Amino acid sequence: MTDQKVSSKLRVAIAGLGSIGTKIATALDQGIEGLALSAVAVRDPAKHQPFLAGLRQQPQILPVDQLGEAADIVVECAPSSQLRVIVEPAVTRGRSAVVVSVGGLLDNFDLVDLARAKGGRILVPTGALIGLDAVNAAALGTIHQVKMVTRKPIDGLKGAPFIVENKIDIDNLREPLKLFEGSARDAARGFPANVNVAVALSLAGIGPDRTQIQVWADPTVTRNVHRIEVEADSARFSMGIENIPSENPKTGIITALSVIALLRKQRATLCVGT
Ligand SMILES: NC(=O)C1=CN([C@@H]2O[C@H](COP(=O)(O)OP(=O)(O)OC[C@H]3O[C@@H](n4cnc5c(N)ncnc54)[C@H](OP(=O)(O)O)[C@@H]3O)[C@@H](O)[C@H]2O)C=CC1
Ligand SMILES: O=C([O-])CC(=O)C(=O)O
Repeated sequence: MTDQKVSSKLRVAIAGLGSIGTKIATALDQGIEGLALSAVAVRDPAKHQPFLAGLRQQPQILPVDQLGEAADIVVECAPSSQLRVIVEPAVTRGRSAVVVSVGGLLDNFDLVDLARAKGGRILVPTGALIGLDAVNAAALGTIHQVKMVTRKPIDGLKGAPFIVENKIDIDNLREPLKLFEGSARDAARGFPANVNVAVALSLAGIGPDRTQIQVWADPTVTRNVHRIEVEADSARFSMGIENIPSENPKTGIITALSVIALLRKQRATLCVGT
């Protein structure tokens, strides 16, 4: 490879090396056209040393607020509580931030204005969902209604603030239980690690207050199941996805793949889908 090609690569940094971050790091290390893994930020570098040692090229290990110095694209894949400390410094430097903890964006929406002012970008992948291309397109006309129903196995919901605060016992469920029905915004507060998908859907469509979601604890399913109904002046469509959980039961395997697909599009010669 020529020096010119190496130096023209987009540098990608990853904040958080959990179920999503490790897959993205591995994909970048194995090679994505025009991209290179430049840095990572982790809470405890020693814990992640065995994983990092297995990479062919060693990325820098930096504090989260310095990732934007070492990268053109910073990928946030940490808990949503960390979203601001990861994204703010990156977009302040005019970098792109890929946000997977998209639920956390609702309480930090000023970051979008900041990115606009500084020439940065915030990119939300489709993540564990489906069809945001169609929702984006329909939103150019009029969307009348977006409804979503999420069903998750018990392990995928344990510890959600809504369940803890309302003292709901889901451990001994034998039948599906509807835990929540309301807006995507309220769902994101009650289930910050469970309904990022609903927030991504809402931002693609009619916003977090008009997008309606039900959340079910369902001992009869083994996958994270999402069903979506959209009624628009251009089309009516229904979408469904049944995600196989990753090593983190709250997170579908497809989420990391969606981010990798988004990264590939940054420099791919052939891009398919919007
Ligand atoms: N948009 C979407 O469709 C989806 C979004 N998500 C969201 O993506 C995010 C990541 O999910 P997932 O990878 O499964 O989560 P994991 O819990 O597997 O990984 C999170 C990682 O973040 C690290 N971390 C925690 N605090 C910090 C910090 N202060 N600085 C740097 N790193 C930190 C953790 O470190 P350590 O290893 O030391 O604990 C861990 O490695 C979550 O917010 C999740 O809700 C998930 C699924 C779908
Ligand atoms: O949206 C989320 O946070 C996770 C999710 O539903 C999934 O992985 O299917």
